[in-house]
Amino acid sequence: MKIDGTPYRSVWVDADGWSVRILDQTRLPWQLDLLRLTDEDQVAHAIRSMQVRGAPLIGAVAAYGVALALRADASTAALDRAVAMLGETRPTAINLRWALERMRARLHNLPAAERVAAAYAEALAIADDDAETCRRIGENGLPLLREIAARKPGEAVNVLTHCNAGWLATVDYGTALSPIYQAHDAGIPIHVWVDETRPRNQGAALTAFELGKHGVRHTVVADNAGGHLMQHGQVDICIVGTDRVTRTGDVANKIGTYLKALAARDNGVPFWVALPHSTIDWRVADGVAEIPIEERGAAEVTDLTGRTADGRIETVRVAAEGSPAANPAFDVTPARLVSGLITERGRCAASEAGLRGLYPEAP
Ligand SMILES: CSC[C@H]1O[C@H](OP(=O)(O)O)[C@H](O)[C@@H]1O
Repeated sequence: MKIDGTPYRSVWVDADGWSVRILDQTRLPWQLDLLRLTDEDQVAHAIRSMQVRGAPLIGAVAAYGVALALRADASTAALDRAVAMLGETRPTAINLRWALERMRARLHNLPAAERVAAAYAEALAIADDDAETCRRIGENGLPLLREIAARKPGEAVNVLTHCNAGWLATVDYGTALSPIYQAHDAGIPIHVWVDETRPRNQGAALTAFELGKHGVRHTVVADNAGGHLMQHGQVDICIVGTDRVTRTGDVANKIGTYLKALAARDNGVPFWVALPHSTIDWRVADGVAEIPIEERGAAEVTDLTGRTADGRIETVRVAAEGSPAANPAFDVTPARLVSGLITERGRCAASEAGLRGLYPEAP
């Protein structure tokens, strides 16, 4: 997508032909820092520290991390080490495992001399697949917004979203935001309620940044405002992204998503989840029982990073000194609270039958 007229993806190979470029998302929206990653350890740090984040994006960046590792050592042991190390950076998003398993399958049986070129080609294929997949998610979600617009001519369609599931969470276009961009570009009046998304504020910092750069009307709200907005008829539809969907349609996503789904159900607001094929975990049925929930550091809750009036990026403590904090980074919304899933292959019910109808080849 574009930033001030310049097209970007969220990950790409540098002009030197081998190092990897990312936008440092811990500095957005205040600074546009293009980081250059030169080995797998820097890639691992970028994922752990959330310089890059978002389920599809961390998978794509980890794939390039394997390519960087093989540049230094193309042995099978080095390949296995890189896959294992990168796979441990974050536990919830299944796209990380999907991408690394795809890289291992492509490279393991190749002669070492062929592995580096093949690794870069496969990482690019993963990135290109994600971009095209996300574009199609937009096409398949667009009718939902058109239908609402047709019921309220001349008024904006009010969409509530949680966290950042835009192009900054993917290689390009986004998942939950992809239908919103396509609706906006088609001239459908759109307004987005942007959950700030504590504690890392991906909504206030990243979703608001993206929507603003694309000219989409939006309002940042406290996470706890969503239920009130729904009670007062100010939300026509919720669309969120996800880090892992089970084969039965349970949805792991940023902490707070489950509460939004409960409020949506209580107020008769459709609650849709947008996802690419790489986010489906066919091996898991019960999301609440089986999806590992990342526990991140307490400082993300007790401290807050922002820009001072004179332009400095600072971190301050907002919690009482000495108070401990817990920081589960995701929760699981049971399929029964999900109106439907928007994928690159179409829309379906949040159920095993729905998913297998779109992915009949699934294991
Ligand atoms: C399109 S996946 C975006 C998904 O990833 C985010 O988590 P994080 O920012 O911690 O990587 C969040 O759950 C988004 O919905």
